[in-house]
Amino acid sequence: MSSVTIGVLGLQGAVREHVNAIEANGATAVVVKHKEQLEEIDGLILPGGESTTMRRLIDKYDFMDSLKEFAQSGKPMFGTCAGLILLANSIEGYDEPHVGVMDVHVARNSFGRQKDSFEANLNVAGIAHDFTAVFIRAPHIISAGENVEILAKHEDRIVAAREGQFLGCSFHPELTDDHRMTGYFVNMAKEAKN
Ligand SMILES: NC(=O)CC[C@H](N)C(=O)O
Repeated sequence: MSSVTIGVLGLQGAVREHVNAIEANGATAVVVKHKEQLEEIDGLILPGGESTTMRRLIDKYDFMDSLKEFAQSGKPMFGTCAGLILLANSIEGYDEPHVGVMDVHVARNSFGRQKDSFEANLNVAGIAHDFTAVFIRAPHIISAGENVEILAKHEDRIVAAREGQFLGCSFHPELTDDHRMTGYFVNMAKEAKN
C-alpha cells in the first residue's frame, strides 16, 4: 500500500548513489534509461551531473515530451544540482529552460571556482536542522515564484526549495549517509500516490 517506486533518470551523472539513498528509505528504485519506464514510477529524481550534457542526452533519447507529461501528471520530481537546473523554468544567461516546470530562476556554477566543491551544514526546513550538504560546482536559486517554499539558504542564497510536486536543491543529498532529504521526497511520492 505505502510502497512506492522512485526512478532516477539514468542518462548521466550521480545515479547509483541516488538508488542507494532511495533503497535506504525502504522504497524501490529504478534507473530510468527509456522513456517508457516513466510509466512504472511514482516519483522521479533528476540527478546531478552536467546539465548541458544531460539535456543533449534527453534530446538524443527523445525524453523531453515524456518528462513534461510526467510533470503534468502531478507526480513528484526532485532535481538535485544539475537536475535542479533541468527543472527550473528559467536559467541565467539562457533564452530557454530545459524541462522548465518549477517556478524558479537559477544560476549555474554559483559558488566560485576556488570552491569547486565544499560541504556546508544546513538547516533544511521541515527536513533536518543539521544537514551536511555537498556542493559540487553548484547552482543556486536567484529568485522564486510566490508558490515556492524556500527550504534552505547558504550564504544568503537559496539552495533548496519546494513548489508542490517539485523539489529542488543545489547540493548532492545522495553523497552522504544522511538520507533524510531523499526520505522527504519518498514521502512526497507516497502522499501523491495515496
Ligand atoms: N554537480 C552538479 O550537478 C554540477 C552542475 C553543473 N555545474 C551544471 O551546470 O550542470
